[in-house]
Amino acid sequence: MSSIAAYYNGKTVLITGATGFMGKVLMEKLLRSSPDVEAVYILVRPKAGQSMQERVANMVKSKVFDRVREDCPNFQEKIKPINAELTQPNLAISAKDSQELLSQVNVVFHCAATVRFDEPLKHALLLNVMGTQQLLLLARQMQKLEAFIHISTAYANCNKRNIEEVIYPPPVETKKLCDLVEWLDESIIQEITPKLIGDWPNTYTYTKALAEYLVQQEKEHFNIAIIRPSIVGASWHEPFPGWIDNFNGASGMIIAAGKGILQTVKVNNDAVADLIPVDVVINLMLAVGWYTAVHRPKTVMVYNCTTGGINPFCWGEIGYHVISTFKRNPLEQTFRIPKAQMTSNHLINQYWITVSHKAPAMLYDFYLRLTGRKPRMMKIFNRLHKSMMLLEYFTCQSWEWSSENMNMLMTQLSPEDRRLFNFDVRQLHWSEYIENYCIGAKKYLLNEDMSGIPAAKQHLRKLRNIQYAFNTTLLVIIWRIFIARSQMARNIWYFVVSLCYKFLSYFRASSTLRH
Ligand SMILES: CCCCC/C=C\C/C=C\CCCCCCCC(=O)SCCNC(=O)CCNC(=O)[C@H](O)C(C)(C)COP(=O)(O)OP(=O)(O)OC[C@H]1O[C@@H](n2cnc3c(N)ncnc32)[C@H](O)[C@@H]1OP(=O)(O)O
Ligand SMILES: NC(=O)C1=CN([C@@H]2O[C@H](COP(=O)(O)OP(=O)(O)OC[C@H]3O[C@@H](n4cnc5c(N)ncnc54)[C@H](OP(=O)(O)O)[C@@H]3O)[C@@H](O)[C@H]2O)C=CC1
Repeated sequence: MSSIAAYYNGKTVLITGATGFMGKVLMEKLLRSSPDVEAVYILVRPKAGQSMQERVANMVKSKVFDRVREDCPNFQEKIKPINAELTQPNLAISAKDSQELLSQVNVVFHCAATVRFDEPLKHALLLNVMGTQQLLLLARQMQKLEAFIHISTAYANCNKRNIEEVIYPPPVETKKLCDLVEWLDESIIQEITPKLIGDWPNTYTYTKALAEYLVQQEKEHFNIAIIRPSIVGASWHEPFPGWIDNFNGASGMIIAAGKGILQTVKVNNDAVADLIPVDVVINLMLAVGWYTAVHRPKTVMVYNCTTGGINPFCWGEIGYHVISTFKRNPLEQTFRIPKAQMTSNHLINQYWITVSHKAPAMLYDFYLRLTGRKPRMMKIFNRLHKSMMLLEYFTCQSWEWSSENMNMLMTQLSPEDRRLFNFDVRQLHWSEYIENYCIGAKKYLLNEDMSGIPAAKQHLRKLRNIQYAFNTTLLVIIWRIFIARSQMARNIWYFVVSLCYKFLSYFRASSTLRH
C-alpha cells in the first residue's frame, strides 16, 4: 500500500488556487489516489459574473476530472468550496467558514497567485505577498495543521545564476514595502517599480521571492515546505499525456508557432529550457505534504523542482520538436506553414520580425480590408511581440538549480510510492514529451479534433502553393525592376541565359549522339 495515498485518506486538505492549472491537477490526483480523503476545501472567488458555486459546478465537469470521475463517480462530494478573495482582509472568508477551516484542516497547499509578468506591483504584492501573509495567519490558528506547502517558483531568485535550496534574504523589508504601496498613488508606484524590483525581471518573480521569506518566518508555528517548480508544462502521464488548459509558460508560444503565427523568437538555442511536466510537480507536492507532516523536518525544506540539472534539454531542441510535430499533426486553419527562426541576436530577430511577422500581417490585413472585413492580424502580432518581450529574459539565459532535496525525498519513498507519485525526471523522454505536449495543446486547449488532421494537412499544402507562387512572383518583379534600371544587371542576365542555353544544347547534342 502506498504510504502517501494512505496518509491523505481521512485527512482534510485546504487548497488555494484550486481553479487554476496546477490546482485542478492537484485536486484530481489527490481525489483519485486517496479516495477516502475526508474533505478538500478550496478557496474560490466569484469571477466573470459567475458565483463561486457556479464556477465549481462548471469546473468539476472539466475533462481533467474524467479519470477520477470514472474511478469515484461522487468525487465532487468531497470538494467543499469556500468563498474567499485573497486580496481582502482575512481573505474575505466568513466567520463560520473560518471556524470550520480552523477546526478541520490538516494540510494546506497554497497555489493561488497572480502569475502575470505585467501585473502592477500593487496588485502582485496584495495577492502574492499580503494574501500569503493572511493565509499564514489563518494557518497559525488551525488546530490540526500538520503541513503547510507553499508553491513558489524556481525563478523567484532568478537574479542569481546558481540557485540553492535555501531562502535568500529579501531585497527589502516586506512590511515597509507593503505599507508604502498602500498609500502611494498608483501612477507613482508604476513609475518607481523598476527601481523597486531592481534586478528582478518582473513583479511576479519579485513578489514570489518576498513571499518565500514571509513563509519561512512562520517556521516556529507549523511544519512548512516550499516547492519551486520551473516552467510548468503539459502533463507527462496524468491525468492524460499532454493535458494542458492555459496559455502560460511556453504553451502560448508553442501554439503560436503551431498556428504559423510565430515564425521567429528570441531564444538562446543552447540555453537550457527548464520545462517541468505538471504531473511531476503535483506528485512532488503530494509527496512533500506527506513527508513534511510525517517526518517533520526541523528546518523549512525548499524543493527546487526543475529538470535542467538532471535531464537537460535546450530551447533549440524544443523548437525543432515543436515544428516537426506540428508538421506531422497540423493545427487547423494555420496562418502560415509552421517554421521558427530561433536566435538570440537582437538585430537578426528584428529583421525576421519585420519580414516574417509584420510584412505578412500587413498584407493579410490589406486583403481583409479589400474583402470588406475588419483587419486583425497586426493587432495579434503586436500582442505576440509584447509577450515575446516579457518572456525573452527566460529564454535567453540558463540557470543552475540544485535538486538535492528532491533526490533525497525520492530515496525516502517506497517502490510503490515512487511508481504512484513519480517525480523522477531522469525517465523523461523529451521528444516524446514535446510531441504529446503539442498534441495535448491541440486537443485540450484548442478543442481541435484529431480527425481534422487530413483537412489541416490539405490547408498546409494550399499555403505552400500560395507561398511558392508569391515568392516566384516577387522574385520576377524584383528582377524586372532591377534589369530595367541597370545595364550591368541586364548583361549578367543575358550572360546567365546564354550560358544555360549553351548547356542545354550541349546535353541535347551529347544525348542524341549516344543514341
Ligand atoms: C518554436 C516554439 C518555441 C517555443 C518556445 C518559445 C518560447 C518559450 C516561452 C516562454 C517560456 C518562459 C516562461 C518563463 C516562466 C517562468 C515560470 C513561472 O514561474 S510562472 C508562470 C508563468 N507565467 C506566465 O507564463 C504568465 C505569462 N503571461 C503573461 O504575463 C500575460 O499573459 C502576457 C504575456 C503579458 C500577455 O498578456 P495579454 O494581456 O496580452 O494577454 P492575456 O494574458 O490577458 O490573454 C488574453 C487572452 O488570450 C489568450 N491567449 C494568451 N496567449 C495566447 C496564445 N498564444 N494564443 C491564443 N490565445 C492566447 C489568453 O488565454 C486569454 O484568453 P481569455 O481572455 O479567454 O482568458
Ligand atoms: N504555471 C507555471 O508555469 C508555474 C507556476 N508556479 C506557481 O504555481 C502556482 C499555481 O500556478 P498556476 O496554476 O499555473 O496558476 P493559474 O494562474 O492557473 O492559477 C492561479 C490560481 O490562483 C487563484 N487566484 C488568483 N487571484 C486570486 C484571488 N485574488 N483570490 C483567490 N484566488 C485567486 C486563481 O483563481 P481564479 O480562477 O479565480 O482566477 C487560480 O485558481 C502559483 O503560485 C505559481 O506562482 C510556479 C512555477 C511555474
